[in-house]
Amino acid sequence: MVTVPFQAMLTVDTIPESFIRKFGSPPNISVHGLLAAFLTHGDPEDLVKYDLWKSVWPTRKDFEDSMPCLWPRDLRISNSEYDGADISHPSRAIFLSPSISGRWNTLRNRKIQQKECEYESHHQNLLAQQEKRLRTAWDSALAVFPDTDWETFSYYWFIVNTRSFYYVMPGNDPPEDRNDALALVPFADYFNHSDIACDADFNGKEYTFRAAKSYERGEEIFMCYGAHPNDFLFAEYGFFLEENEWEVLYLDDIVFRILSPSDRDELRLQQYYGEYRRNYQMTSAGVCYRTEIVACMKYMTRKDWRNYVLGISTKGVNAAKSLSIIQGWIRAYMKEADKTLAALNLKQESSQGSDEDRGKLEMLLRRWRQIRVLCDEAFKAVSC
Ligand SMILES: C[S@@+](CC[C@H](N)C(=O)[O-])C[C@H]1O[C@@H](n2cnc3c(N)ncnc32)[C@H](O)[C@@H]1O
Repeated sequence: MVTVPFQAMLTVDTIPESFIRKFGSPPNISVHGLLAAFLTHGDPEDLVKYDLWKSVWPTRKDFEDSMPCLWPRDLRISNSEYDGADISHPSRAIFLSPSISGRWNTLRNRKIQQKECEYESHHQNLLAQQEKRLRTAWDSALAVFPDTDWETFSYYWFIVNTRSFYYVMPGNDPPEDRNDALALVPFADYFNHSDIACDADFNGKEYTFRAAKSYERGEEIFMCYGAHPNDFLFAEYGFFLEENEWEVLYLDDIVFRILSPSDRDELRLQQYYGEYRRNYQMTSAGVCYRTEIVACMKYMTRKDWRNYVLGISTKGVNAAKSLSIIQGWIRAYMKEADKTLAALNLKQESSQGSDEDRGKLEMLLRRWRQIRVLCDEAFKAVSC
């Protein structure tokens, strides 16, 4: 569909070296931060070639409307270290979903509320992770350009966040942090996202995008930004899909409530404790195998459980007991959805919600209704 030459791309390899050197050697700033800093402080002569492309970018107001990170504080309470909201206050409802906020309305006062992030969770605690990336980049930019304007820098930071592509020069190792493997690709960033996989490839000379199906004239052509669940799309791109092949909710916080320290050690030993991208998942088709394994742990002897996970014996496995535990976990998520939906409805009806907030509340309501439906479907799926 589209081929974009390397020279037109905005990458660490196309930014003038003199600019990058300002940040030290090696540069003391993330690639994401560097691209945002270049767009903020780069030489106008170097940036002029991007003017036509930039003129159709979203405005900062667009980001303020859609990106939870830029929402008013009461709508974006989270476990971010930069939040500082007093969540013990009785009227403090948490409106963002747990995968984004890392917080729950119905699990309040539980120890897990301050969840120890003991493993990398690519799809949980999203706002805290995003805010940390942004603030760290901001600090790095300020160290070199003390007069940096927050509104401008954060605008370009979100431009990079929502419009960049995976970028590693062929032959080079991918960077340690996947957030550093990115570049801006003019024109290709006009594609909206769909959950249908597509073919995108950078060969060192050009970035090529191929359609995964035939399109009719006038039909919108989509790209797939990745196998992202709706909470990830919401937090990172400011939208989510009605139907999403990759939709998933995480039961980690709920499951952890009933795990003793020795249970956790055992799970770690058997490699069923969290882990990158895998965690304890719930989809409309039910719960993942890892969640089922943890459920068994709650009623089996340690010896039987070990033999079961090692594939030696199924002694002690009781389908009815497992089902009841799993149903309890799904019910806990339903309760969270019901409580948050009630709080959102109340906020929407009350005068607290300004016109500015109305669209954001609508978005949150839509997301929580989706979550409630997914819980119902998962409950049905595990019960039949
Ligand atoms: C790379 S841009 C895609 C093109 C975009 N319409 C533009 O030129 O600004 C990513 C942004 O487009 C919007 N977007 C992408 N896919 C979408 C979709 N399926 N539904 C709604 N908005 C979408 C979101 O605002 C997202 O942050």
